[in-house]
Amino acid sequence: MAPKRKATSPVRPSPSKKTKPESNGEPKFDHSRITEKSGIVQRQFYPPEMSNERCQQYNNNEIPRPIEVLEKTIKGTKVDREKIQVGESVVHWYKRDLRTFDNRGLRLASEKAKSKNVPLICMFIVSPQDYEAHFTSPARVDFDLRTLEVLKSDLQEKNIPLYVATIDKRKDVPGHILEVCEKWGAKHIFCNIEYEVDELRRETKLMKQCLEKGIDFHPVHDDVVVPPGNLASGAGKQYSVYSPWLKAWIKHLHEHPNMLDAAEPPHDNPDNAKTKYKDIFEKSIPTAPPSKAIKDAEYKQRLSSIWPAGEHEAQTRLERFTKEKIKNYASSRNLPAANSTSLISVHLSAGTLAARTAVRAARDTNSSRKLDAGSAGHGTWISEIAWRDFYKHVLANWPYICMFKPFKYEYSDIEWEYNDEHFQRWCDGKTGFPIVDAAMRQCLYMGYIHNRCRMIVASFLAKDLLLDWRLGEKHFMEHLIDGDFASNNGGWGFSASTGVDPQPYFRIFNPLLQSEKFDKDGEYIRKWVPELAGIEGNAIHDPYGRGKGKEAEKAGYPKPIVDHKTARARALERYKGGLGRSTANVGGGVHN
Ligand SMILES: Cc1cc2nc3c(=O)[nH]c(=O)nc-3n(C[C@H](O)[C@H](O)[C@H](O)COP(=O)(O)OP(=O)(O)OC[C@H]3O[C@@H](n4cnc5c(N)ncnc54)[C@H](O)[C@@H]3O)c2cc1C
Repeated sequence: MAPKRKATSPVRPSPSKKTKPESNGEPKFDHSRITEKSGIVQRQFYPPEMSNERCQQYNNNEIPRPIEVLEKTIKGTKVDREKIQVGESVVHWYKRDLRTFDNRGLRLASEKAKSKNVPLICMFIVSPQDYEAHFTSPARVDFDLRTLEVLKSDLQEKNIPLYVATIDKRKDVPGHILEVCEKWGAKHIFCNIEYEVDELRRETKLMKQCLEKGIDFHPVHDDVVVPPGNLASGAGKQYSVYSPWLKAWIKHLHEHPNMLDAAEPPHDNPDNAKTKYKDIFEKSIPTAPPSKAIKDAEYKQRLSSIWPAGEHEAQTRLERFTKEKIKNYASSRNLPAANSTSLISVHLSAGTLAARTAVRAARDTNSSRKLDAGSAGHGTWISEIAWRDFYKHVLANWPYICMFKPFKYEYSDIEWEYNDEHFQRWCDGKTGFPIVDAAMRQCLYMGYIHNRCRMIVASFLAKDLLLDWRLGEKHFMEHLIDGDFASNNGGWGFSASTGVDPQPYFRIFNPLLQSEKFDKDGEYIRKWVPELAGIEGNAIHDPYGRGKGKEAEKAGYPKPIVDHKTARARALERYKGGLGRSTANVGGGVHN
């Protein structure tokens, strides 16, 4: 077992205060050593973990948020950009919006091209370093590349070429975009906005670089149903609590029903596009970069069959769900064995489906046009899609969550365990807690975990094992096919009590009670933990306690790695202690 590394006071000092002692005379602990060593902060791409003081500056509006900088640049350059005449072609840069239907940026690009009867060219950049910096899972890269095949063929039917290039260094991506657009004589580039910090900053820079070259770079809101910044609390600030935010979200959509209207697919290109861009049409979709390639052929095959790619599959899943399952969603969504959820998260995450399309489909199959009326199933499902929007709004307003800091940054002071063996056992699904192990094995097998079980395993990691929740957040991104920074960070923050609108820290899931309540008959456990398949009755939830352990031991199932009661007491003490040490205010934003 690796030696434990304990963070005694993990606030990273700002450079000027590096050696300033704490009041008890001990030097401040350099937290960045641990976050770097455990791979939480990747120094290849990022500076050390941000200080609490700097987070506070964001909250005091002393540093502009990247979304504000981008929006200011969009506004400030509008007049000059509007003067730019359409060139020989118009470009849509695909990112996490891999579809032709209901895609705002794509439709605007298509209309611009149609206005002067010039061709639309679509583009996607495979950026291995972006995948590495964002911990994108090989499963997801594989899904995106399979989707690009579908997209290429759909666009081809409309005579629209899809240019796909692998650019090894992320810093070279903007330069490459400029280079090819100049080659194609394009004066307009459209794209949909991503709300992560790296992307917002890149787009701001690119907008200025484009303008210097006489090109109008045009990012638009599309990924969320309601763009961030549209919903302010009574105090005029971003909500940090979901329920009042949801009310405001629903009200906004009722007042602006056109926000749910679909964007039409792109127009067909003129006939000559086929010959003019023959080289692009003939180029094949690249393979995954070596750092993200799936080496296990069986796993790759399995992912293709569980998660068929592309927007047609997304539409089929959505239709099937809204026809057959949504009615019972409210009562069954928490039961992992019930197969009662939509399984569309990968499509929303990769953009093969717009969140808007999903909400519209639910509204149009409900007995009421109101998003919070009609069947409970419809309303509940819409409110789950809304969680996705909520977390993106949070990301835009509190950008430091993207910089390895918890929303409640004062929780950086919790003294986590860094126990490598425990972390590995959690990753492998060998903790001796059947419901936890079932979920972690589901993750490894299919790149997906049911939502209830995501909460159970996240709580288990942060509270029972008292491991730094960011290790779990990273593991999820590296393995989930639906990995999405905002939702993943939000889910982890909720479970570890360090995030926006979280579980209070003293609410600690008891894995046994969760198991009994949500997997009553042990069906989910038996499916994913075959060693326990033969265990009958409610011993399935606790084979070494109730089941006396003989059978489990014979089958090679491990004993529990911690005692829940003891672990709970330790977690309570450490959370309290962490908060006691903190000098920052509790909460980063407005708590409504
Ligand atoms: C620790 C943790 C990590 C998570 N990581 C991710 C992630 O990386 N990517 C991701 O898409 N979701 C994440 N979620 C949210 C949720 O677990 C998944 O979206 C859901 O399980 C996907 O299954 P589904 O498509 O069948 O969902 P359904 O129950 O059918 O819900 C429909 C859609 O609503 C959205 N949604 C549902 N629940 C949530 C939620 N709690 N937060 C945000 N959006 C939600 C998703 O887009 C989902 O596809 C995480 C949750 C937790 C607790």
